[in-house]
Amino acid sequence: MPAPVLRVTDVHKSYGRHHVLRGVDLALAPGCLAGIVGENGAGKSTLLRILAGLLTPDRGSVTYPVGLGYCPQHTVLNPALTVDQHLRLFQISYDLPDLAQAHELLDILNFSDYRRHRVATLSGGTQQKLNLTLALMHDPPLLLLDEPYQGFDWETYERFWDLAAILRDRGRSVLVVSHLAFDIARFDRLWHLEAGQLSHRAGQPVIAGSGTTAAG
Ligand SMILES: Nc1ncnc2c1ncn2[C@@H]1O[C@H](COP(=O)(O)OP(=O)(O)OP(=O)(O)O)[C@@H](O)[C@H]1O
Repeated sequence: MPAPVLRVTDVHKSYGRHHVLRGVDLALAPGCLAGIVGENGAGKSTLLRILAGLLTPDRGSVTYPVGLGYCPQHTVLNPALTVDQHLRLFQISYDLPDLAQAHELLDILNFSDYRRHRVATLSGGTQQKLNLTLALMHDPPLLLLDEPYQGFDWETYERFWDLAAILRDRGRSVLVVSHLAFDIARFDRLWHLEAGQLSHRAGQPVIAGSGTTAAG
């Protein structure tokens, strides 16, 4: 069995007296498409922010190799800049020789036509496509995606899953966090975050929280 690309051991996190994470353990193999589901407020974003290094746990450890991509739940984009300008900025910060991977993502997610559009003029779903592209364009070995298909129409939602499978088949590890998971068959591993801990789910539908479909 290959060494895990991500290992989480006994992670705890409180906000004041609110003990949100109560001993989270997780090991993610390379080339694995994994999901964490849990109800609103269960602590999914808190966990992902800890995994991405944006939040310090009160206790426990997180280890992963160099390079990860993190797609936050809420887009972090500059409304005054175009799609192309975002790509250029991130190309510089990731130190990429070219934008081949980014342009492939634009094609897969079907928003190449918006390259010269300013973010302020894009729909919420298209902004989310850009958010996702910025997290993936440097082709990291580990991807942490927080509700990545929020606001996607059905076709884009399907394209997202195609993309996730392509990345997994290329050996990337993809961890998707969601308050619902209809397509559990698409995950290699699925965990449920409840009462501050993860439990393994296998072979059964999990629909946590309310809502209709992931595509809205
Ligand atoms: N900065 C903060 N300060 C205080 N409480 C917080 C903070 N961030 C999150 N919380 C609380 O911690 C709990 C977990 O929040 P979190 O956003 O991690 O949940 P979630 O599972 O991602 O929820 P959702 O599905 O609604 O996005 C919630 O009760 C939330 O109100």
